Amino acid sequence: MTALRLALVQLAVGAQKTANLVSARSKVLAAAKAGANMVVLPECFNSPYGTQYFSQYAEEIDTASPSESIKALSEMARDSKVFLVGGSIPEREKSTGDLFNTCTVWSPEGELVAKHRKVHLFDIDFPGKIVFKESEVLKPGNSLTEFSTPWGKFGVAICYDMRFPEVAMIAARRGCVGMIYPGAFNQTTGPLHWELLLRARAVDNQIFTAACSPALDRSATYHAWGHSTIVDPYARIVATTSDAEDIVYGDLDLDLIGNVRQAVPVYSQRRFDLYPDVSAAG
Ligand SMILES: O=C(O)CCC(=O)C(=O)O
Repeated sequence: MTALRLALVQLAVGAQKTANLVSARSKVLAAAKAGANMVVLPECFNSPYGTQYFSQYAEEIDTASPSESIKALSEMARDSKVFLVGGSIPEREKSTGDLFNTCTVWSPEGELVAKHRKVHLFDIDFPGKIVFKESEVLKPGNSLTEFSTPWGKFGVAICYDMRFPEVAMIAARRGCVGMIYPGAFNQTTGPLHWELLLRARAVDNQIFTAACSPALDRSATYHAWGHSTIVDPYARIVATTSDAEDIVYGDLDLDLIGNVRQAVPVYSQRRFDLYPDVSAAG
């Protein structure tokens, strides 16, 4: 199997849902034309990011009767023939009316292959900087998520989920070759932790990691960090960008995983007699 070309679409997201979907589609098609096999959209790519917006922009995820964003995502994947990690959208659960921050993953045939509801909600309080409480509006998901591709399995999680090492550790020990995170860090925690967390998840687990952010919009209520980034299993940055709209490409050589695990064999040196193997859970 040849290297996987991964593309992260750092989309400029605005207040018009349809315009966001049209713009996302054109970028996904452009990435496919540039040879991408897998394309990632940002967290909350169809709406501005903020608890005040989730209910207004929320959609049910029902492939039998697809709503606007679900139809658009399926068609984007099918028409560009890529695996599409469809960022996230605010999801409304039909039976309960509960809202979730949800990532859908689509096959090159346009079929829904995975759905991840953000499991760790973004509730933080940085005095004088940023207060954000997703849990005022959203419910957390209750499962970890992975999907299969011809290049191997990938774990998927959303933004704040990146801070919880167990998520990537469990995915890696269950055989995933990479973790994909649609995310939208901000101007406070972005410079502090975004790159550090991506490189940490990569070095701990000797896998690829990638996070895809919206572009920075100074007129929006939430100022995204941007800097969509791909990291290799040695924890080196493969590709990154600044905060403007952009597409970040990386060619993932899957052999690097075996190479680094041979050079630094932590996989065979773990001491499960001293601490539990978290990948055995769940
Ligand atoms: O963890 C952070 O600092 C940012 C997280 C975030 O923005 C999110 O979960 O949407």
